[in-house]
Amino acid sequence: METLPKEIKKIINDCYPYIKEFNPAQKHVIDSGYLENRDNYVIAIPTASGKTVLGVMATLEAILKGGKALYAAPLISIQNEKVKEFKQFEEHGIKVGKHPSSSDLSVMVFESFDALTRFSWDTLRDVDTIILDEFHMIGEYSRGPTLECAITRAKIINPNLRIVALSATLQNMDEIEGWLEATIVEHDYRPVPLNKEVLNTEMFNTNNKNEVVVKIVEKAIEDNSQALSFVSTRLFTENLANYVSGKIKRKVTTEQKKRFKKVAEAILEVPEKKGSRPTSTCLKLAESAENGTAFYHAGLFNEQKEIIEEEFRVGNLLMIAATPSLMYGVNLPSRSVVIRDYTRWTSQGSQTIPVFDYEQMSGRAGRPQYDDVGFSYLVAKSLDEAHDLQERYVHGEVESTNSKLIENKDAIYKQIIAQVSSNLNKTPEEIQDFFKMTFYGYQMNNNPSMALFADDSLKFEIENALEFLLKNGILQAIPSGLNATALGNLIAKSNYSVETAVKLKEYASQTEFIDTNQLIYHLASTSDLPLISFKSRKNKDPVREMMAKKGLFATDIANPEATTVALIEWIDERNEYEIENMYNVYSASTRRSAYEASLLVKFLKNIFETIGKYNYSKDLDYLSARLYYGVKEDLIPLVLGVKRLGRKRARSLVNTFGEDLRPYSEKQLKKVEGVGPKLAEKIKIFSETYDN
Ligand SMILES: Nc1ncnc2c1ncn2[C@@H]1O[C@H](COP(=O)(O)OP(=O)(O)OP(=O)(O)O)[C@@H](O)[C@H]1O
Repeated sequence: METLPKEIKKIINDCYPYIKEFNPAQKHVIDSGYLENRDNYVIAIPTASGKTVLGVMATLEAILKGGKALYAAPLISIQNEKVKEFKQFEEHGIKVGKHPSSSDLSVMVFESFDALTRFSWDTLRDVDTIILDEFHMIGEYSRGPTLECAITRAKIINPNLRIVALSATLQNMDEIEGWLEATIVEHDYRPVPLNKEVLNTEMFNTNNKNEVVVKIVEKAIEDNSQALSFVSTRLFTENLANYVSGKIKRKVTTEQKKRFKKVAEAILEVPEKKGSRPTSTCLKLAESAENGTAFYHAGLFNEQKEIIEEEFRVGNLLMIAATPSLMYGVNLPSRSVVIRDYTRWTSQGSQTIPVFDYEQMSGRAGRPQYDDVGFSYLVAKSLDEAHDLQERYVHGEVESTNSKLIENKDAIYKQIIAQVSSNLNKTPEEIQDFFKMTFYGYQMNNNPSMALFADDSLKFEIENALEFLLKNGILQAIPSGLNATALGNLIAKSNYSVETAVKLKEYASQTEFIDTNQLIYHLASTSDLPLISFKSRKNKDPVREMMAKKGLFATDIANPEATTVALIEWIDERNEYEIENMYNVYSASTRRSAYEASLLVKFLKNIFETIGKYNYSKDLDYLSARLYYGVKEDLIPLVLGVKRLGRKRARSLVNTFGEDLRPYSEKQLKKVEGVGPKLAEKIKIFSETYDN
């Protein structure tokens, strides 16, 4: 701490009082001159080893000299967490927020940073330093290209921008170093030493991996600690949580049972607050929670996921069984981590997980300030398998982090549109030059065996992409060079995939009449609508029958069809309890899917208008509102006109008094359950001003 500039030291001491001294990894970074020079940096130190505070100090260094700083994170949840953490800097006169134009330190997600590089150059030029959290996501198929191209554009628009990347340890750091022209600092310090083991079911006289998980949880109970178990599917998380719950219930003390019971009750309250009864998934989750275990996957209500995270943190859950999605964005360490499944389903079938994912899951083991050691376990069913896992994972090297910019076709389209619509590039040659400056371009040109093909293969990809974009009316070739059409500019301003935009444009071009059910099915076939999943492969007939009843031809009955039917029921005012039981789907994600569908309908309306079809706008506005509120058409004026009324009370009002509420007094309106004086007054004002 002593070597810190005193201003920074004061702020760190005030805002992080529990940080008495820097750990070896942090010292290693600081001693490298990190706060004295303005080099780009890549800081690769393990999870929970204090990267954030290192990033923070670089921002403070810039801000205290009168500059502005950005902190870019991969997820909204991390963005919110960091804003909350950094807000305390305001006591030192540092403005913290989400928008660089009004903050000294602004925290944003990668997509917002990308938008800054495309639409707000002056604001970007005011930024002195950017911190890129979870930088290793640059190798991710879906979001890596966005991050990579945003960095490339930022370096062009603001060449003096200092880039500090916070990353997990990567195998090909030299390539990152070359591309970013950065100083790489790596260190393997962890606040809590990690003990990586491979267990063999034969050691426990069983061939059931779940038995091994039970033993680990029983050990956790003895140590007064907890366990995180990672499995490959939602159903497995539920089965494992239930299995362990049943096996440990006799080992749970009365005092623990009381606390666990409260967690179960909180879980069941969530659907009730939403006007739905607990679904069978809620009941299953509550049953597990009563004995201290929970399952965690995307098919739960968000509020239930938050309850599980919070209760685990305070020790009111002994084990969470989760799909790997928990890895990203939820800071939930545990003394023990069990990776029961090391395979996952991909489009090419079942594949073993990358070593990188193993490291990310393992890295969760060991809670700073609590545990003196963390344990990560892989589970094998034979000695040979155990040996293989030891070699591949425990002693394995993480894979190279490679650009996915060219593999991800949609990313090429999106980036070419971005370059042309922001007037950064007007010709294929300029586009090619841009791509050469990306991480992809750097890797190709610096790989001796690839350099020979680099230019030609890039030229080929860009020409193919331009042909597609011109053919689909997204770009046009005019004498002054390539230009984005109205559709192209619309896509550039959205985060939707080009594939989705083209599908919706085709729909808009061919449609003469809006069939709501057909349109919802069309939305469910795009890659941008979060799907509602079947709970199991069996019992798909109700969905199949409903699709047929609505005149929707489906060759296969899978999650797009389940989503279509769930959303049709949702706008028919069914609730999650009914939808789950009627169609055997994880209906807790209905609201989120319906919300995203309502936004997609607005996007479709804009697409209609870019091709000159304005006479569908009203229908589409109505459908967007129906999806957003989950209502039939007759309720739209009321739910739109009275904020926070909600569909349940709106339906009760219309069922009680009819659509015209003008004749009724506030006293009469208050007779409807859930309508208090304030709401009755708002309803009265609305009814008198609304032109029935
Ligand atoms: N030197 C230190 N002494 C004590 N606590 C520290 C120290 N450095 C950081 N911490 C605290 O340890 C916790 C983990 O730090 P931080 O979140 O920065 O780690 P991280 O590397 O960013 O983790 P992740 O990779 O999950 O983002 C935070 O609460 C942080 O304030």
